[in-house]
Amino acid sequence: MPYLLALDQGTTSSRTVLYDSDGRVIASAQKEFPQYYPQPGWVEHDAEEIWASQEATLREVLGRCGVPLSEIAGVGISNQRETTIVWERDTGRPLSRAIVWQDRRTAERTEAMKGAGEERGIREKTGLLLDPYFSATKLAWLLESVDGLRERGARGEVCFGTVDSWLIYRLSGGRVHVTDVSNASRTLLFNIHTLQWDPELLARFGIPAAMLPEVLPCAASFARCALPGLEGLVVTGVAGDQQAALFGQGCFAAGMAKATYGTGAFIVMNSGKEPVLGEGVLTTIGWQLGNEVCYALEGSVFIAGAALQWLRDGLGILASSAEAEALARSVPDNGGVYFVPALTGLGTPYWDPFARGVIAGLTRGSGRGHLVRAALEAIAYQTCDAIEAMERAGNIPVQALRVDGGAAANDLLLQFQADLLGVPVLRPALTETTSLGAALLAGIGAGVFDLAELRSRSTPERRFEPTGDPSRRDQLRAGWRRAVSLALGWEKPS
Ligand SMILES: Nc1ncnc2c1ncn2[C@@H]1O[C@H](COP(=O)(O)OP(=O)(O)O)[C@@H](O)[C@H]1O
Ligand SMILES: O=P(O)(O)OC[C@H](O)CO
Repeated sequence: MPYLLALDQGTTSSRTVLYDSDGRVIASAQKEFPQYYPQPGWVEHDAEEIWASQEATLREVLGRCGVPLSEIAGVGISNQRETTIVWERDTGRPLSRAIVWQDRRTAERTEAMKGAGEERGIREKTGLLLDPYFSATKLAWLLESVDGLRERGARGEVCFGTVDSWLIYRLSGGRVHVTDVSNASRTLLFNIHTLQWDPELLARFGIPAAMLPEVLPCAASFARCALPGLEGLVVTGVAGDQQAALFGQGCFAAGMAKATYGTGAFIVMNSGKEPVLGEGVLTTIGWQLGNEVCYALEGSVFIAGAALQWLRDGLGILASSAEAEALARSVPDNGGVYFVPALTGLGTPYWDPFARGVIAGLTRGSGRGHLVRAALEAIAYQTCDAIEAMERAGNIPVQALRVDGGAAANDLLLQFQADLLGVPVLRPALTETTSLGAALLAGIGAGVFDLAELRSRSTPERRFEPTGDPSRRDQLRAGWRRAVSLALGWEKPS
């Protein structure tokens, strides 16, 4: 039986998962790597540490599973998106720390561009908004800040890539510099209509074209592995992690949507074969198979499970994220407490890089149970805001929400989400849908199966049906909106 290997490079950890061709997990390994916060609002990774953690998990899985390389039909990659890496083409040496998607250092630059009325034109081409989240201003910042980078970039001596490109470059022994359309569609440099890097955008952001990777569809022959002992593996599938999760959740028809609750929460809806633009939501490429492109609408929530991590590591009021559910259940409701975790600004639908966190509604009776519950509820409120904006944009009501990611283990959160949305929330038995999506794309790329066959597969799931009364829902959402209004623009220079 052919096997498929998935490399899932996330914001806080790297994972490798080996699947059989029916999508069953055979072996997996995971490794965390350091986060760097050199200044308020800055978030960096060391690209070498990303690579080392990914390679370690890859070797661990292969060492443990006993499956010969010859039986692995393809390798899929899913990755944290937008994170920007530059490295020397000849040596593979990173030329700075990677600037992570959460990093806000270019907020004033994007604000100035918005002020100059540049957003509309950029949005029509890329489907995105002017926000520091995306790669272009991060790369522009590096070109201005790293000595000689612009000149070397123009001479073709330096590569730019998102994390998929970086991993492929290293896997191929420095021979291949490519990316896929879904990752390219997160850079603000890629035209989602022509499926090419856009010369006008490159000029606008001052990016030398010679630095950019070649762009391929999501299932293709990306690269052969040249690592010692791993020769023979071929990368045949690549997608940004949120698009991979949409694929892994089987959202193959327009209107199907998923939310991945990890560090952030990413709500993505299949919007069909044509790009649709809408207020406050992103238009992005879900995947491309052959010549067929599936477009998607996306709501991006920057802080979701990370709010629990902050309660754990920053405030020390939680021993582990897993403890959150019991603590939240120790109180009957939020006690009037709302936590807007705008710790790195707010994404959909507010797009305010200057928003900052707010905890509102505290009384003498508020305890850590309320705070933890408010952090969990914030994930659901933010998801609800995003889905509402997507429904308006796509003019398609969401009938059910498929969920996955670390915080999808939390039953209280999922029930609250169903109550708030008024539609069922579905959790698959296997919540590793991101790596599964990468493996499935790799399977298509390797010719193991095709999309038609995947459409006929069904996965067991747990359903959370909406309960509760709509007036309570409206009251809660009104409280949330009031708290959000306090967070907006907090850090804005006057
Ligand atoms: N039981 C839980 N309840 C709520 N949040 C949880 C729970 N378990 C994990 N999390 C949160 O999920 C996140 C990790 O999810 P994961 O999908 O691994 O993230 P990522 O891919 O972004 O690194 C963490 O932010 C953690 O706080
Ligand atoms: O690594 P994750 O799962 O938090 O996903 C990060 C997203 O791709 C950022 O856009």
